Amino acid sequence: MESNGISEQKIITGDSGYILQDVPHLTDYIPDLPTYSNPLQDNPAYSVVKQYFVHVDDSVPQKIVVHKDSPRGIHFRRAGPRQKIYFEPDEVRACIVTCGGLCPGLNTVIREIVYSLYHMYGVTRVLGIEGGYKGFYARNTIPLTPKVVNDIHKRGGTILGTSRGGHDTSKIVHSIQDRGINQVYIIGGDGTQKGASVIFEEIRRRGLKVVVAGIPKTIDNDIPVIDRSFGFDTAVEEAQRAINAAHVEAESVENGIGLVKLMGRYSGFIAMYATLASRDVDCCLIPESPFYLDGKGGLYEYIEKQLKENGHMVIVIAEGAGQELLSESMQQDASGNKLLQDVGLWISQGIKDYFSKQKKMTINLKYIDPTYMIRAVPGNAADNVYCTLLAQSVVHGAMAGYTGFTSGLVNGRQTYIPFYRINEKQHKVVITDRMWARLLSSTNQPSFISNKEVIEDRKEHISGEEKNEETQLLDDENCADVVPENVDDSHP
Ligand SMILES: Nc1ncnc2c1ncn2[C@@H]1O[C@H](COP(=O)(O)OP(=O)(O)OP(=O)(O)O)[C@@H](O)[C@H]1O
Ligand SMILES: O=P(O)(O)OC[C@H]1O[C@](O)(CO)[C@@H](O)[C@@H]1O
Ligand SMILES: [Mg+2]
Repeated sequence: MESNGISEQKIITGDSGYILQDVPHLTDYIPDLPTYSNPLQDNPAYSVVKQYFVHVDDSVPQKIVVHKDSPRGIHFRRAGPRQKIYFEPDEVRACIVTCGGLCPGLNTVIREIVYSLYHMYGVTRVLGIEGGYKGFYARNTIPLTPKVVNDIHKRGGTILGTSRGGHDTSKIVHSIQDRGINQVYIIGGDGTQKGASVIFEEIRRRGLKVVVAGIPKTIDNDIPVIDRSFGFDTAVEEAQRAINAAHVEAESVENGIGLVKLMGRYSGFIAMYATLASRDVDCCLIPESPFYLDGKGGLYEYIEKQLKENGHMVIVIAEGAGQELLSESMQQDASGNKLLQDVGLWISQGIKDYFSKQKKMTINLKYIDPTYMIRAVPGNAADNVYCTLLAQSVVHGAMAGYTGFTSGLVNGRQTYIPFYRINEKQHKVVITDRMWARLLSSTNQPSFISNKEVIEDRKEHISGEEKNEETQLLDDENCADVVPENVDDSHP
């Protein structure tokens, strides 16, 4: 399973076009590893559960809406406890690290990994790596016990700290070896999962019995394949408070405009879902949907119309929207992510100038930037449940000897996804999908795109679908839908 030092993809095929994109296993490069029976078999809480253990052949389809002749398509290995495990509890030395930006639910995932290891498998040696990847080689570790993590899910942030940059593969793997760590749990976004994949490759190259398992964390929801990331639900809910405030401010004055900036560097999911949830938003601007300001069909014309008809309006803008209209910034953060300019401030000024200078009209604009407030809260109830399932799933996978995988929710089921699927592209809103059309019909805003662009975009999207790439979160996205050749002129 090696070619040019990179593991080959493990693909298992079956009848009627069945494809399993499997995850690596320790036995792929360390043959004859001993196995042990899963201690959950003797645990009264679990042994009474019928079919508690996952069948070795269980898999979850990536697309659930099919036609009668559709091939069965791509599947992922179902997550959950296995009857055979590849670690004796006494032998396990686990570590947990959190990298990238904050996200609601991080502490819940840390807590539940520790609890799962201790209470399900009897593992008592769990270390916290402080300050992200660089903590492996530049900081001390902290022992994590159920007592230490007992209350942390009620707090925002991560008790381990986090960072961007500082991924030195060789130093990290040396540190893992030196400390005798054999299970590495890595919680982070798209950059972090790429880093985890490189660590896995190096560990496999050195032939170490060390599992590398990822837990996807991204408030922007920009990780592909999975239904959604933990923390996303909380972010959408928390954004409502800012949108409500913007609405109250806007409708209380003459020609009031409430402008809310939300996170979303390259993907506008928070803005899209927060807008759909609120129903007070008249215009939602996201990075995936270019817009223009002046002239017919432009943003200023729409604002003027709204103010004339309703006396006020609310705009939600994702931080990555319209960056191409601002002056080009070449600055990057420590991880190489482009540093964004403040589109909220820029557009506020643009709107004010347009109405005062060109229209000689008095407007009252209130700009609200709740971005870090939204990111720093603890996970809500739904996210906390999700974090628990993710943590338990990742621990079951590691104990079963799977490695080089990210644990993720696919069509409502916990799965193990190979790193290459998580890392191959960024998940974005597809503006020719039904979900964006639903938003447009909810806000009634202009689409800012011509029909020609729609057709081009759909063509691109269809070729993406052929590669099994799709928008997640809702029904239409996980189906093998056929897009008609004749695009309706009125859509979107
Ligand atoms: N291609 C890569 N290879 C190895 N390591 C990487 C790569 N990209 C990013 N990393 C490392 O992953 C860590 C986190 O990356 P980044 O700052 O991009 O955040 P992220 O995981 O994408 O989270 P988010 O963007 O949601 O805040 C950093 O320590 C960075 O050095
Ligand atoms: O944490 P930093 O470095 O300020 O970066 C903020 C970025 O992190 C994210 O929250 C997650 O990538 C983005 O939405 C945002 O652009
Ligand atoms: Mg990222």
